[in-house]
Amino acid sequence: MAEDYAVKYELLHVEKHTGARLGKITTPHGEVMTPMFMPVGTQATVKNVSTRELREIHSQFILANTYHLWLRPGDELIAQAGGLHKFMDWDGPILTDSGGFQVWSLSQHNKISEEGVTFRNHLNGEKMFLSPEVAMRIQNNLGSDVMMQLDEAIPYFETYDYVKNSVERTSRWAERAMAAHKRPEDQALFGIVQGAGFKQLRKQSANDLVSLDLPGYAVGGLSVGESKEEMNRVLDFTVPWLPENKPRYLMGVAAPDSLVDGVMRGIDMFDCVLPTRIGRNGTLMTKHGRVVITNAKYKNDFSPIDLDLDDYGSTHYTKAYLHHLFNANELLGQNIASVHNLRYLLKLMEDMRQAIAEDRLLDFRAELMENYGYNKK
Ligand SMILES: CNc1nc2c(CCc3ccc(C(F)(F)F)cc3)c3[nH]c(N)nc(=O)c3cc2[nH]1
Repeated sequence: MAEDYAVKYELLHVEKHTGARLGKITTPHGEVMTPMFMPVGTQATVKNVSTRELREIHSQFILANTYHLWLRPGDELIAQAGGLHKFMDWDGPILTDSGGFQVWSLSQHNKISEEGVTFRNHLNGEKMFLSPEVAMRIQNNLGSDVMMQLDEAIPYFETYDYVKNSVERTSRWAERAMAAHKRPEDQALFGIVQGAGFKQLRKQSANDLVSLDLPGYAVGGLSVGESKEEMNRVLDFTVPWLPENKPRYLMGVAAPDSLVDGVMRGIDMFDCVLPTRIGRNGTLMTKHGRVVITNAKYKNDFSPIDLDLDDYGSTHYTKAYLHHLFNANELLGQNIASVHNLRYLLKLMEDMRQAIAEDRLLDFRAELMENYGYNKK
Protein backbone atom coordinates (compact mmCIF):
# COMPACT_ATOMS: atom_id res chain seq x y z
CA MET A 1 0.00 0.00 0.00
CA ALA A 2 2.68 2.48 1.07
CA GLU A 3 4.60 2.37 -2.23
CA ASP A 4 1.87 4.21 -4.14
CA TYR A 5 1.87 7.08 -1.62
CA ALA A 6 3.67 10.34 -2.47
CA VAL A 7 5.26 10.56 0.99
CA LYS A 8 7.15 7.76 2.74
CA TYR A 9 8.58 7.82 6.27
CA GLU A 10 11.65 5.84 7.30
CA LEU A 11 12.35 5.49 11.04
CA LEU A 12 16.14 5.69 11.52
CA HIS A 13 16.68 5.74 15.29
CA VAL A 14 14.68 5.93 18.53
CA GLU A 15 16.42 7.95 21.27
CA LYS A 16 17.31 5.70 24.19
CA HIS A 17 15.77 7.71 27.07
CA THR A 18 12.73 9.40 25.47
CA GLY A 19 10.10 8.88 22.73
CA ALA A 20 12.15 11.03 20.34
CA ARG A 21 13.00 9.57 16.94
CA LEU A 22 15.20 10.33 13.99
CA GLY A 23 13.55 9.80 10.62
CA LYS A 24 13.61 10.59 6.93
CA ILE A 25 10.61 11.65 4.86
CA THR A 26 10.81 11.07 1.11
CA THR A 27 8.60 13.34 -1.01
CA PRO A 28 8.26 14.09 -4.75
CA HIS A 29 10.36 17.21 -4.04
CA GLY A 30 13.18 15.58 -2.15
CA GLU A 31 14.07 13.94 1.15
CA VAL A 32 13.98 15.69 4.53
CA MET A 33 15.33 14.64 7.91
CA THR A 34 13.08 14.71 10.95
CA PRO A 35 12.40 16.13 13.47
CA MET A 36 12.06 19.27 11.41
CA PHE A 37 10.69 22.78 11.59
CA MET A 38 8.68 24.14 8.64
CA PRO A 39 8.74 27.90 7.94
CA VAL A 40 5.25 29.27 7.35
CA GLY A 41 4.70 30.97 4.00
CA THR A 42 1.00 31.77 4.21
CA GLN A 43 0.52 33.72 0.95
CA ALA A 44 3.15 31.91 -1.12
CA THR A 45 5.95 33.74 0.61
CA VAL A 46 7.68 33.35 3.95
CA LYS A 47 7.18 36.99 4.89
CA ASN A 48 10.22 39.20 4.16
CA VAL A 49 12.35 36.19 3.12
CA SER A 50 13.26 35.14 -0.45
CA THR A 51 13.37 31.48 -1.49
CA ARG A 52 17.10 31.98 -2.23
CA GLU A 53 17.62 32.88 1.45
CA LEU A 54 15.42 29.94 2.51
CA ARG A 55 17.72 27.64 0.56
CA GLU A 56 20.81 29.32 2.06
CA ILE A 57 19.60 28.60 5.62
CA HIS A 58 18.72 24.98 4.72
CA SER A 59 14.94 25.20 4.97
CA GLN A 60 13.39 21.90 3.93
CA PHE A 61 9.55 21.86 4.01
CA ILE A 62 7.69 25.16 3.84
CA LEU A 63 4.01 25.78 4.45
CA ALA A 64 1.44 27.67 2.40
CA ASN A 65 -2.20 28.25 2.99
CA THR A 66 -5.23 26.98 1.10
CA TYR A 67 -7.55 29.63 2.53
CA HIS A 68 -5.37 32.62 1.71
CA LEU A 69 -4.30 31.43 -1.76
CA TRP A 70 -7.86 30.46 -2.68
CA LEU A 71 -9.01 33.98 -1.91
CA ARG A 72 -5.96 35.65 -3.45
CA PRO A 73 -4.58 35.18 -6.15
CA GLY A 74 -6.90 32.15 -6.59
CA ASP A 75 -5.98 28.49 -6.83
CA GLU A 76 -6.87 28.37 -10.57
CA LEU A 77 -4.31 31.11 -11.30
CA ILE A 78 -1.64 29.16 -9.41
CA ALA A 79 -2.58 26.04 -11.35
CA GLN A 80 -2.12 28.04 -14.60
CA ALA A 81 1.31 29.09 -13.30
CA GLY A 82 2.21 25.41 -13.11
CA GLY A 83 1.53 25.03 -9.39
CA LEU A 84 2.83 26.64 -6.23
CA HIS A 85 6.41 25.34 -6.54
CA LYS A 86 6.83 27.13 -9.90
CA PHE A 87 4.79 30.16 -8.86
CA MET A 88 7.01 30.91 -5.85
CA ASP A 89 10.28 29.36 -7.06
CA TRP A 90 10.47 26.74 -4.30
CA ASP A 91 11.66 23.30 -5.40
CA GLY A 92 11.56 21.72 -1.94
CA PRO A 93 8.53 20.03 -0.35
CA ILE A 94 5.45 22.16 0.40
CA LEU A 95 2.70 21.41 2.93
CA THR A 96 -0.62 23.21 2.71
CA ASP A 97 -3.17 23.48 5.48
CA SER A 98 -6.80 22.86 4.48
CA GLY A 99 -8.05 26.32 5.44
CA GLY A 100 -10.56 25.25 8.10
CA PHE A 101 -8.46 26.60 10.92
CA GLN A 102 -7.83 29.87 9.09
CA VAL A 103 -11.57 30.31 8.37
CA TRP A 104 -12.21 29.79 12.07
CA SER A 105 -9.50 32.23 13.15
CA LEU A 106 -9.80 34.83 10.37
CA SER A 107 -13.34 35.26 9.09
CA GLN A 108 -16.64 36.20 10.68
CA HIS A 109 -20.13 34.76 10.26
CA ASN A 110 -18.77 31.30 9.66
CA LYS A 111 -21.49 28.65 9.88
CA ILE A 112 -20.52 25.00 10.05
CA SER A 113 -22.66 22.08 8.87
CA GLU A 114 -22.10 18.48 7.84
CA GLU A 115 -21.59 19.75 4.28
CA GLY A 116 -18.82 22.21 5.19
CA VAL A 117 -18.17 25.78 6.34
CA THR A 118 -19.83 28.89 4.94
CA PHE A 119 -18.10 32.18 5.74
CA ARG A 120 -17.46 35.68 4.47
CA ASN A 121 -14.28 36.33 2.51
CA HIS A 122 -12.28 38.53 4.88
CA LEU A 123 -11.02 40.58 1.93
CA ASN A 124 -14.30 41.53 0.22
CA GLY A 125 -17.10 40.18 2.42
CA GLU A 126 -18.24 37.75 -0.31
CA LYS A 127 -19.99 34.57 0.87
CA MET A 128 -17.76 31.49 0.45
CA PHE A 129 -18.19 27.75 0.98
CA LEU A 130 -15.40 25.40 2.02
CA SER A 131 -16.01 21.64 2.11
CA PRO A 132 -13.70 18.61 2.33
CA GLU A 133 -14.02 18.32 -1.46
CA VAL A 134 -13.33 22.03 -2.14
CA ALA A 135 -10.27 21.91 0.15
CA MET A 136 -8.94 18.95 -1.86
CA ARG A 137 -9.60 20.68 -5.21
CA ILE A 138 -7.70 23.80 -4.06
CA GLN A 139 -4.71 21.83 -2.73
CA ASN A 140 -4.76 19.76 -5.92
CA ASN A 141 -4.42 23.00 -7.90
CA LEU A 142 -1.63 24.24 -5.62
CA GLY A 143 0.25 20.98 -6.14
CA SER A 144 1.53 20.72 -2.55
CA ASP A 145 3.36 17.55 -1.56
CA VAL A 146 1.38 17.22 1.67
CA MET A 147 -2.29 18.23 1.87
CA MET A 148 -4.21 18.49 5.13
CA GLN A 149 -7.78 17.24 5.36
CA LEU A 150 -10.47 19.79 6.16
CA ASP A 151 -11.06 19.40 9.87
CA GLU A 152 -13.36 21.18 12.27
CA ALA A 153 -11.23 23.53 14.32
CA ILE A 154 -12.95 23.90 17.68
CA PRO A 155 -12.34 25.98 20.82
CA TYR A 156 -10.25 24.01 23.32
CA PHE A 157 -12.61 24.34 26.27
CA GLU A 158 -15.79 22.92 24.75
CA THR A 159 -18.05 20.28 26.32
CA TYR A 160 -17.41 16.56 25.86
CA ASP A 161 -20.54 16.10 23.69
CA TYR A 162 -19.68 19.08 21.47
CA VAL A 163 -16.13 17.79 20.96
CA LYS A 164 -17.37 14.21 20.38
CA ASN A 165 -19.71 15.34 17.59
CA SER A 166 -16.92 17.44 16.11
CA VAL A 167 -14.40 14.56 16.19
CA GLU A 168 -16.88 12.28 14.42
CA ARG A 169 -17.46 14.94 11.75
CA THR A 170 -13.72 15.36 11.22
CA SER A 171 -13.45 11.58 10.76
CA ARG A 172 -16.25 11.63 8.16
CA TRP A 173 -14.57 14.59 6.46
CA ALA A 174 -11.32 12.61 6.23
CA GLU A 175 -13.16 9.88 4.30
CA ARG A 176 -14.70 12.49 1.98
CA ALA A 177 -11.23 14.00 1.43
CA MET A 178 -9.89 10.57 0.43
CA ALA A 179 -12.78 10.03 -1.95
CA ALA A 180 -12.07 13.39 -3.57
CA HIS A 181 -8.29 12.77 -3.76
CA LYS A 182 -7.22 12.87 -7.41
CA ARG A 183 -3.49 12.00 -7.30
CA PRO A 184 -2.45 10.03 -4.14
CA GLU A 185 0.76 9.06 -5.91
CA ASP A 186 1.80 12.75 -6.22
CA GLN A 187 0.29 14.36 -3.15
CA ALA A 188 -0.01 12.88 0.35
CA LEU A 189 -3.18 13.49 2.36
CA PHE A 190 -2.63 13.75 6.12
CA GLY A 191 -5.40 13.19 8.66
CA ILE A 192 -5.76 15.56 11.63
CA VAL A 193 -6.45 14.07 15.06
CA GLN A 194 -8.78 16.19 17.17
CA GLY A 195 -10.50 15.68 20.52
CA ALA A 196 -9.40 18.71 22.58
CA GLY A 197 -8.27 17.54 26.05
CA PHE A 198 -10.45 14.40 26.23
CA LYS A 199 -8.42 11.18 26.25
CA GLN A 200 -11.29 9.00 24.98
CA LEU A 201 -12.06 11.40 22.11
CA ARG A 202 -8.40 11.67 21.09
CA LYS A 203 -8.33 7.85 21.05
CA GLN A 204 -11.53 7.69 18.97
CA SER A 205 -10.19 10.30 16.53
CA ALA A 206 -6.80 8.56 16.20
CA ASN A 207 -8.41 5.14 15.70
CA ASP A 208 -10.84 6.45 13.06
CA LEU A 209 -8.07 8.12 11.06
CA VAL A 210 -5.44 5.39 11.47
CA SER A 211 -7.97 2.87 10.13
CA LEU A 212 -7.95 4.90 6.87
CA ASP A 213 -4.24 4.08 6.44
CA LEU A 214 -3.27 7.64 5.46
CA PRO A 215 0.41 8.46 4.75
CA GLY A 216 0.78 10.80 7.73
CA TYR A 217 -1.04 12.25 10.72
CA ALA A 218 -1.25 15.63 12.41
CA VAL A 219 -2.21 16.30 16.00
CA GLY A 220 -4.55 19.27 15.69
CA GLY A 221 -6.55 21.35 18.12
CA LEU A 222 -3.50 22.24 20.20
CA SER A 223 -1.49 25.43 20.64
CA VAL A 224 -4.84 27.24 20.73
CA GLY A 225 -4.47 28.85 24.13
CA GLU A 226 -4.12 25.82 26.41
CA SER A 227 -1.10 25.66 28.74
CA LYS A 228 2.15 23.94 27.75
CA GLU A 229 1.53 21.35 30.49
CA GLU A 230 -1.94 20.66 29.04
CA MET A 231 -0.47 20.29 25.54
CA ASN A 232 2.14 17.82 26.84
CA ARG A 233 -0.54 15.88 28.74
CA VAL A 234 -2.57 15.46 25.53
CA LEU A 235 0.52 14.50 23.52
CA ASP A 236 1.52 11.93 26.15
CA PHE A 237 -1.59 9.85 25.44
CA THR A 238 -2.29 10.79 21.81
CA VAL A 239 1.03 10.20 20.01
CA PRO A 240 1.32 6.50 21.04
CA TRP A 241 -1.95 5.84 19.15
CA LEU A 242 -0.34 7.00 15.91
CA PRO A 243 1.55 4.51 13.74
CA GLU A 244 5.32 4.44 14.27
CA ASN A 245 6.04 4.19 10.53
CA LYS A 246 4.25 7.40 9.51
CA PRO A 247 5.17 11.08 10.03
CA ARG A 248 3.55 12.90 12.95
CA TYR A 249 2.92 16.65 12.62
CA LEU A 250 2.09 18.84 15.62
CA MET A 251 0.30 21.89 14.18
CA GLY A 252 1.11 25.44 15.20
CA VAL A 253 3.81 24.77 17.76
CA ALA A 254 6.37 27.46 18.09
CA ALA A 255 8.55 28.07 21.12
CA PRO A 256 11.90 26.24 21.49
CA ASP A 257 10.84 24.46 24.71
CA SER A 258 7.60 23.28 23.07
CA LEU A 259 9.58 21.96 20.09
CA VAL A 260 11.81 19.90 22.39
CA ASP A 261 8.82 18.68 24.43
CA GLY A 262 7.05 17.66 21.22
CA VAL A 263 10.12 15.88 19.87
CA MET A 264 10.51 14.00 23.17
CA ARG A 265 6.97 12.71 22.72
CA GLY A 266 7.58 11.42 19.20
CA ILE A 267 6.56 14.36 17.01
CA ASP A 268 8.44 14.71 13.70
CA MET A 269 7.10 17.92 12.08
CA PHE A 270 6.35 21.39 13.40
CA ASP A 271 5.17 24.64 11.84
CA CYS A 272 5.20 28.03 13.45
CA VAL A 273 4.72 31.63 12.39
CA LEU A 274 6.60 32.79 15.49
CA PRO A 275 10.10 33.36 13.99
CA THR A 276 8.91 35.65 11.20
CA ARG A 277 6.13 37.21 13.26
CA ILE A 278 8.41 38.35 16.12
CA GLY A 279 11.22 39.00 13.60
CA ARG A 280 9.04 41.69 12.02
CA ASN A 281 8.98 43.47 15.37
CA GLY A 282 12.73 43.24 15.92
CA THR A 283 12.72 40.37 18.43
CA LEU A 284 15.54 37.89 17.83
CA MET A 285 15.59 34.26 19.01
CA THR A 286 19.10 33.53 20.23
CA LYS A 287 20.82 30.79 22.22
CA HIS A 288 20.60 32.99 25.31
CA GLY A 289 16.94 33.85 24.96
CA ARG A 290 15.15 36.66 23.18
CA VAL A 291 16.97 39.86 22.15
CA VAL A 292 14.74 42.89 21.51
CA ILE A 293 17.01 44.77 19.14
CA THR A 294 15.01 48.03 19.38
CA ASN A 295 16.17 48.30 23.02
CA ALA A 296 18.37 51.42 23.50
CA LYS A 297 21.21 49.31 24.88
CA TYR A 298 21.99 48.10 21.33
CA LYS A 299 22.35 51.62 19.87
CA ASN A 300 26.16 51.55 20.16
CA ASP A 301 26.65 47.80 20.28
CA PHE A 302 28.98 47.09 17.35
CA SER A 303 29.20 43.34 18.04
CA PRO A 304 27.83 40.92 15.39
CA ILE A 305 24.12 40.14 15.71
CA ASP A 306 24.65 36.52 16.81
CA LEU A 307 27.95 34.63 16.71
CA ASP A 308 26.20 31.37 17.66
CA LEU A 309 24.54 31.40 14.24
CA ASP A 310 25.82 31.09 10.68
CA ASP A 311 23.27 32.99 8.56
CA TYR A 312 24.73 35.90 6.56
CA GLY A 313 23.05 38.64 8.61
CA SER A 314 24.08 37.29 12.01
CA THR A 315 27.75 37.34 11.08
CA HIS A 316 27.96 40.39 8.75
CA TYR A 317 25.79 42.98 10.50
CA THR A 318 26.15 44.52 13.95
CA LYS A 319 23.44 44.89 16.59
CA ALA A 320 23.81 48.68 16.25
CA TYR A 321 23.08 48.47 12.53
CA LEU A 322 19.98 46.29 13.05
CA HIS A 323 18.87 48.59 15.88
CA HIS A 324 19.18 51.54 13.46
CA LEU A 325 17.21 49.77 10.71
CA PHE A 326 14.27 49.12 13.04
CA ASN A 327 14.43 52.63 14.47
CA ALA A 328 14.44 54.06 10.94
CA ASN A 329 11.61 51.71 9.92
CA GLU A 330 13.81 50.24 7.16
CA LEU A 331 12.33 46.99 5.79
CA LEU A 332 15.79 45.42 5.50
CA GLY A 333 15.65 45.09 9.30
CA GLN A 334 12.61 42.79 9.05
CA ASN A 335 14.41 40.65 6.47
CA ILE A 336 17.58 40.32 8.56
CA ALA A 337 15.68 39.52 11.78
CA SER A 338 13.31 37.04 10.08
CA VAL A 339 16.11 35.14 8.35
CA HIS A 340 18.01 35.09 11.65
CA ASN A 341 15.06 33.62 13.58
CA LEU A 342 14.33 31.02 10.90
CA ARG A 343 17.97 29.97 10.95
CA TYR A 344 17.90 29.79 14.76
CA LEU A 345 15.01 27.29 14.66
CA LEU A 346 16.38 25.32 11.70
CA LYS A 347 19.71 25.01 13.49
CA LEU A 348 17.96 24.09 16.75
CA MET A 349 16.35 21.16 14.90
CA GLU A 350 19.69 20.18 13.31
CA ASP A 351 21.29 20.15 16.79
CA MET A 352 18.33 18.22 18.17
CA ARG A 353 18.63 15.56 15.45
CA GLN A 354 22.31 15.19 16.39
CA ALA A 355 21.38 14.87 20.07
CA ILE A 356 18.82 12.15 19.25
CA ALA A 357 21.37 10.26 17.15
CA GLU A 358 23.75 10.34 20.14
CA ASP A 359 21.03 9.49 22.73
CA ARG A 360 21.65 12.71 24.69
CA LEU A 361 18.39 14.57 24.11
CA LEU A 362 17.76 15.06 27.85
CA ASP A 363 21.11 16.83 28.24
CA PHE A 364 20.31 18.90 25.15
CA ARG A 365 16.95 19.87 26.70
CA ALA A 366 18.53 20.80 30.04
CA GLU A 367 21.11 22.97 28.28
CA LEU A 368 18.45 24.67 26.13
CA MET A 369 16.24 25.44 29.13
CA GLU A 370 19.24 26.87 31.01
CA ASN A 371 20.70 28.92 28.13
CA TYR A 372 17.40 30.17 26.79
CA GLY A 373 16.42 31.33 30.24
CA TYR A 374 13.37 29.08 30.70
CA ASN A 375 14.59 28.14 34.18
CA LYS A 376 14.90 31.77 35.23
CA LYS A 377 12.43 32.26 38.08
C1 LIG B 1 -0.82 28.41 16.15
N1 LIG B 1 -1.53 27.30 16.68
C2 LIG B 1 -2.16 26.43 15.83
N2 LIG B 1 -2.15 26.51 14.49
C3 LIG B 1 -2.98 25.51 14.06
C4 LIG B 1 -3.36 25.16 12.77
C5 LIG B 1 -2.81 25.94 11.59
C6 LIG B 1 -1.38 25.54 11.30
C7 LIG B 1 -0.94 26.29 10.08
C8 LIG B 1 -0.81 25.61 8.92
C9 LIG B 1 -0.46 26.33 7.75
C10 LIG B 1 -0.25 27.70 7.82
C11 LIG B 1 0.10 28.44 6.60
F1 LIG B 1 -0.18 29.74 6.76
F2 LIG B 1 1.35 28.26 6.29
F3 LIG B 1 -0.63 27.96 5.63
C12 LIG B 1 -0.40 28.38 9.01
C13 LIG B 1 -0.75 27.67 10.17
C14 LIG B 1 -4.29 24.10 12.61
N3 LIG B 1 -4.73 23.75 11.33
C15 LIG B 1 -5.68 22.77 11.20
N4 LIG B 1 -6.13 22.44 9.97
N5 LIG B 1 -6.20 22.10 12.25
C16 LIG B 1 -5.79 22.38 13.52
O1 LIG B 1 -6.31 21.75 14.47
C17 LIG B 1 -4.80 23.42 13.73
C18 LIG B 1 -4.36 23.75 15.03
C19 LIG B 1 -3.46 24.81 15.18
N6 LIG B 1 -2.94 25.40 16.28
